[in-house]
Amino acid sequence: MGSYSHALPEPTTAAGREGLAAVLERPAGSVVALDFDGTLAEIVPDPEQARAHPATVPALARLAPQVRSVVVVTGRPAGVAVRYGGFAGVEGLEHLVVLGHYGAERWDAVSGNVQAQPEHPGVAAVRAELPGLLDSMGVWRGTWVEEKGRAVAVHTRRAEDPQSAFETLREPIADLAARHGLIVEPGRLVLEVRPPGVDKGIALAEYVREVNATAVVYAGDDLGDLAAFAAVEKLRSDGVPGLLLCSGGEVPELAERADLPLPGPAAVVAFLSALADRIEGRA
Ligand SMILES: O=P(O)(O)OC[C@H]1O[C@H](O[C@H]2O[C@H](CO)[C@@H](O)[C@H](O)[C@H]2O)[C@H](O)[C@@H](O)[C@@H]1O
Repeated sequence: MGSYSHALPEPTTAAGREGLAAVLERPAGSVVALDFDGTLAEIVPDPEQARAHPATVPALARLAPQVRSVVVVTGRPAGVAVRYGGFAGVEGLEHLVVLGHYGAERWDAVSGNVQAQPEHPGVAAVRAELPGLLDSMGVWRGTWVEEKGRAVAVHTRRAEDPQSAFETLREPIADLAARHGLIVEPGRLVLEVRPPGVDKGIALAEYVREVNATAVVYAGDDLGDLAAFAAVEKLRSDGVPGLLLCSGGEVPELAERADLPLPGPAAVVAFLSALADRIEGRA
């Protein structure tokens, strides 16, 4: 897998080129931060079947020892991302960190443990009320509730008309969330009800500060990644160079703000592999 080199694509923006140059100049100070679904794993109709692209672990295992840190920043529970990613017990990934539930959970490969914020009592109340709400809206068929522990997510990808089911549910689910002190995190044909107070931007900015990074790469594909993009833009304005990658084009707001739009997880993973090659001095 690591025996041939890939071309490293050039960012389309000046800020992105500066970010990439800073990573190549000082990899040991750089953080590579990656979303999971849609970025490392192809989007599939059944969320329980999502798995990291097969070239992900080999690419990360070559890249991680050369940079300050590789961190996965995801809306998934941290343990689920570790499992679906195949990230545990991998040589080269001994220092991997996964920030799950938009930063409310943290798994690290050193301890193998998940640290988590206390659970919000509103989640249990929403869980109890959701079936009645979905019944009353007449959108049960093909709609699926993902049980996430400290959050619940309503998926419409498998509904007869996924976009219309998403739009129909958006406001009622927002009202339900608000009644219980929760927020709605909208994503790619998913409405997630979760506690407020964290997002990928807060999680990423704290992590970059914690490891004192000199440059950062962030790759995402969904609305929840906009906060992380904003965090990288803020870091750039504070003098920390950054590179923003967008995976796929389903979320135009994100693609428009990216320094390097990539067609999907296979291209993201090829980028990571090419980055490892360049740092190793092979391309
Ligand atoms: O932050 P992420 O790692 O991108 O996680 C965001 C949500 O991703 C998952 O849903 C998405 O992927 C599914 C599998 O490909 C797809 O079926 C669904 O339509 C997408 O929205 C996951 O199920 C959610 O829990 C995450 O919050």
